[in-house]
Amino acid sequence: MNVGIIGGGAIGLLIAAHLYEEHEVSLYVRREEQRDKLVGNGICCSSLPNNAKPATHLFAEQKEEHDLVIITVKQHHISTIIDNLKSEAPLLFLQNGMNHLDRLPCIPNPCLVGVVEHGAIKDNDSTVRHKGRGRIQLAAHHGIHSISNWAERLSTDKFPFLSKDDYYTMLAKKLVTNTVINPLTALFQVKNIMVIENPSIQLLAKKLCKEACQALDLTFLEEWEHIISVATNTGDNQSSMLRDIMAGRETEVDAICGYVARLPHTESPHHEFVTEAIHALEFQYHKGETL
Ligand SMILES: NC(=O)C1=CN([C@@H]2O[C@H](COP(=O)(O)OP(=O)(O)OC[C@H]3O[C@@H](n4cnc5c(N)ncnc54)[C@H](OP(=O)(O)O)[C@@H]3O)[C@@H](O)[C@H]2O)C=CC1
Ligand SMILES: CC(C)(CO)C(=O)C(=O)O
Repeated sequence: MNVGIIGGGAIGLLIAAHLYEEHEVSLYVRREEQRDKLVGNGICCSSLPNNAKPATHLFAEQKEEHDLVIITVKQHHISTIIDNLKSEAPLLFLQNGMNHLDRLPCIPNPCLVGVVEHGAIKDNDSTVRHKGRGRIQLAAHHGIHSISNWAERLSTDKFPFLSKDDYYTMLAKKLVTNTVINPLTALFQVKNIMVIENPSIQLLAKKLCKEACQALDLTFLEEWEHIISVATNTGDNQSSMLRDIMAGRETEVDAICGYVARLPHTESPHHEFVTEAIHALEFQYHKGETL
């Protein structure tokens, strides 16, 4: 397949390197400096023996002929991508959070959404550390006839894709985990395991989990058990929200806890609180004004 990948961050580099093993891959980045580095070095991915050398271009110079375009930018950059997209190919969105769902119905291209179970950290513009292996779950949003066929075409033994029937439940289940672990680890500046090991953080975690399950129509006990297993398996890691705060970057909190807080027919005061609390930290760290 001919696959376009937009965004040369942790997930974009990881997927570009793995798909390059079996497909023709074009990677689109936004900075000339990163483009030049990737054209020179290729992608060094810790889970692959050799550097991958996909064609790399600026997003502003995108080509139109792809069988699939995978969008790996963060939630707050989705609108720029959608507004400037040239390709008519099917699009696969791989964001955490659910704000992007509001934009998808207006897109004429067939659309898929996905959940990334891998963990990845970008060490520099051409190097990605593959921290936790998993799968990429895929589901059809609109205009897609056979989701299992897409999963089959993209899968390799080392890098599997899994098809799901119901995109909303797939994204909602991932959202609950992120609405609990991400803001609490960022607010208290602790590793993931503390969400269950620190009794007071655990109490807050259960409150966030209950509210999110009510708002998203999921079962509390099932999701809480899942959160315990994710916090245990990724215990020594810093969540992406904690890493964004420490680096003075904008977080995806509006698409995660903010999404839950905005859902109609239910009150989510704890999600409202953590959304604003994370914005307060973004403000302080962005200005470098911490104690
Ligand atoms: N990392 C992980 O382990 C996981 C991440 N996810 C989700 O995947 C998504 C991506 O995350 P991640 O890769 O970590 O994020 P990163 O911040 O590492 O990467 C995002 C990339 O998008 C690029 N970008 C932004 N705007 C544009 C544009 N207009 N044109 C081209 N490129 C652009 C950024 O470029 P620049 O460098 O120039 O800013 C950056 O390289 C997020 O929604 C995240 O929640 C999900 C599961 C795991
Ligand atoms: C599951 C979790 C919390 C793992 O760190 C994650 O997805 C993130 O950090 O964004």
